[in-house]
Amino acid sequence: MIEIKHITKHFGKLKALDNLDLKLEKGQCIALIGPNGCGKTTLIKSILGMVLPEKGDIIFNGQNIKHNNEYRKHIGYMPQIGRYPENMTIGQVIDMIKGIRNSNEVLDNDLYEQFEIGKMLHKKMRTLSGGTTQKVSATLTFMFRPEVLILDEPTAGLDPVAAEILKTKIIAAKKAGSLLLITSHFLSELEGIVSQVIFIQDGKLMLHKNTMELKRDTGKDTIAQSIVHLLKTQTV
Ligand SMILES: Nc1ncnc2c1ncn2[C@@H]1O[C@H](COP(=O)(O)OP(=O)(O)OP(=O)(O)O)[C@@H](O)[C@H]1O
Repeated sequence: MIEIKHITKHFGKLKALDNLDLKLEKGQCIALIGPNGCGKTTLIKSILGMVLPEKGDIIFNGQNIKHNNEYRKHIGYMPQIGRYPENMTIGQVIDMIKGIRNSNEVLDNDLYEQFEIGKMLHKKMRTLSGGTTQKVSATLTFMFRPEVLILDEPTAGLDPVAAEILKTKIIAAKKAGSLLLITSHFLSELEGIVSQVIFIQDGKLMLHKNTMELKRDTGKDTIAQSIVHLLKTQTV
């Protein structure tokens, strides 16, 4: 579904992505992990077309994304910190994005209902807590039933009930055949959700494995234990 072919991206002298090669298949929920500054956001932004790698290609459903914006309508992106026009209300933001998307699909209002967004439509974006802004972002990300969902630290800032609602939604989207790419520094949060793990270090791909395989190969019970084991034994 998404093929990343040998992409390299520099910021000045710094190599943020180093000849990265990846295949991301539909129906998979993939954890994108690695230390701070390893290149996760740069990779996500490259897929979204917000960062242009100087070498390599990204192929989305068989089409090179270079000089092509159309593919983006198939992606839902939940940023780490959602930025919205501060004087608009939640209701106005949702209506604006519905207008821009202009989708004929029946909207997915699951999160809208479960997060009780309808009760907060009059609230201005600038007055919202971090967690409520995350709820609005998550609602908008899933609303248009995208084939690909890219979620950057999706549960950060959410209360435990909201985090569980979102996790259940992520699992349902994967079962329905979407491709999900999730970054998180809280590996325990990914347990039971993700089917594959990608580990990046210094812009290089160190590991891309099925979760079951990863646990079997390391002899560990959890993703977190497996990654720590690999780092300690320097096999990553
Ligand atoms: N626009 C930019 N200009 C200059 N350097 C940048 C820019 N964006 C990212 N970088 C650098 O590229 C490297 C990779 O950054 P990136 O944001 O992709 O890391 P990350 O893995 O998402 O980190 P974190 O886990 O802290 O969110 C870092 O060293 C960062 O400082």
